[in-house]
Amino acid sequence: MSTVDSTHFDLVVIGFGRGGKTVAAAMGRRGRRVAVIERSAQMYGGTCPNVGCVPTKSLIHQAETGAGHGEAVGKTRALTTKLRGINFSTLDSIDSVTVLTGQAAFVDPKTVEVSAGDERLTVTGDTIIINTGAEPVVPAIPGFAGSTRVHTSTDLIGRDNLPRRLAVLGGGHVGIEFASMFAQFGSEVTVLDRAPRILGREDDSVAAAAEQVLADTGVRFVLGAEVTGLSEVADGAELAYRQGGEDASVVVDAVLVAAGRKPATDGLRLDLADVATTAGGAVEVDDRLRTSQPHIFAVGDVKGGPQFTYVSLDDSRIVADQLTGSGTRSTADREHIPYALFLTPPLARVGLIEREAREQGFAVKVAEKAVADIVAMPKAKILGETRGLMKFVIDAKTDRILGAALLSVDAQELINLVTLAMRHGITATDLRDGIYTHPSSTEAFNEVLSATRS
Ligand SMILES: Cc1cc2nc3c(=O)[nH]c(=O)nc-3n(C[C@H](O)[C@H](O)[C@H](O)COP(=O)(O)OP(=O)(O)OC[C@H]3O[C@@H](n4cnc5c(N)ncnc54)[C@H](O)[C@@H]3O)c2cc1C
Ligand SMILES: NC(=O)c1ccc[n+]([C@@H]2O[C@H](COP(=O)([O-])OP(=O)(O)OC[C@H]3O[C@@H](n4cnc5c(N)ncnc54)[C@H](O)[C@@H]3O)[C@@H](O)[C@H]2O)c1
Repeated sequence: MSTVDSTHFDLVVIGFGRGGKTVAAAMGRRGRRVAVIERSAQMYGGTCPNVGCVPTKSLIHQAETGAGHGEAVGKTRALTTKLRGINFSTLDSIDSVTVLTGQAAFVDPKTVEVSAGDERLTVTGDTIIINTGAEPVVPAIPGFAGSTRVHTSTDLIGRDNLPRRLAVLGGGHVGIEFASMFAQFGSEVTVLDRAPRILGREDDSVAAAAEQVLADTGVRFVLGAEVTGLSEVADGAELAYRQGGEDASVVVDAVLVAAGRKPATDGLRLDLADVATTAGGAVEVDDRLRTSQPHIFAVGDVKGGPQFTYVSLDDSRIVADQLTGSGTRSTADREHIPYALFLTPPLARVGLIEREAREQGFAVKVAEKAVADIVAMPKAKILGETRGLMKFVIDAKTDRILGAALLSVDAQELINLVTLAMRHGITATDLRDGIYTHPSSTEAFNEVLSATRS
């Protein structure tokens, strides 16, 4: 860290996440003085390349292609190390950008203290961006605190030993990806969720299909269950739960807590900056991502809402537009955010599910087909992965696509085409009659969209 006591910057970014680093680089390249504060040298680049999207998808790819767990962890570590270096040097190579490694805390609305060990540095900024991300929620369950068997996704990614028996607490995005991955590496996986089914945001039939895919891989589900405690027993740890009024338990070697992620604001002293937060603890922002202090913005997971890397990236476009553009971009013009969940095969989704569309009063048409039954998509058969289904929800009056769920090979790519169609009013008939390459997964649309029901 620099020995300068006090330094003034045009822009101070707190947290090296996707949105903040993008604005930092853009402003730095314009010659503005920028400081990016990151609390850990292991986190240059933020959650996604270090402990989020990239390592999980690397491990999943390794698991799918038959690599052993140890080999997969080694390859993944090499990849994240490389990406961390690229992220650091991308900012560090810009003359007017300074990366400060230390914990940031507001002193007042324009001043931030950076601390690393005994060292303290105070910086001031005309504009400040809060980009501190989110961190796992660990429920206060007896036996969890201090147990070496309880992990979050962050430490389980880097663990060298494959747990023989793994309990996953939470059947959401993190839980399902890890369950799928560890089952493929050979762990006995049990997913527990207090909800009556996994993937609470999805259509019943889609969630059931995803559950079946995982069950076929050996994952066991304990749903509608309240986990009540963890205790050491002779051959592992006993995770106790209550389900349907009955007490039961499962003995495991490790527990992954995947019960949601909350905005990371602890120790940031938002109170000293007079930055308001929501009831859920997120930094409150308007549709231009300004906080209650007009010179302080918040981007990414810390502001609440959907937690995806590409949302943080789009946040950076809104902030950059405020700082150097026309100031017209806002979250209000952000339509249809797709997402993909990387079980095997992946599940990708955009827009409304069938129930939501009907509740909102649309005259709904549904096009749905099991991947195994799609004759026009030999790609799935070539790859030997014919599990899953494709489902489109269509407005019968306008023929516009209201939503889609694709549990299929290549779904993470296909969903971007569907999203583009939705954004630009390309109809279901247009998508059905597209000329697509062969053999590809996209050509499934020729067939799936031909058979609709009301
Ligand atoms: C296991 C897992 C898998 C995921 N997979 C995907 C995926 O496949 N696709 C996808 O789009 N999203 C995925 N996500 C979500 C995605 O990683 C996040 O939405 C995204 O990284 C959020 O970025 P951000 O810009 O909010 O900040 P982050 O990237 O979270 O960066 C915040 C940074 O701020 C630092 N920081 C925090 N507090 C302070 C402080 N006080 N002082 C200094 N520094 C601080 C942190 O160390 C961190 O580096 C996944 C998340 C997890 C956990
Ligand atoms: N592929 C991707 O894009 C990807 C992958 C991983 C994570 N993410 C992001 O990270 C976010 C966080 O993921 P997550 O899986 O931690 O959260 P989540 O909100 O997706 O799922 C949490 C699950 O835990 C359950 N739960 C909560 N408390 C519980 C308790 N005490 N006992 C039993 N079950 C409990 C909930 O019912 C829910 O099903 C996601 O919402 C997503 O935005 C994205």
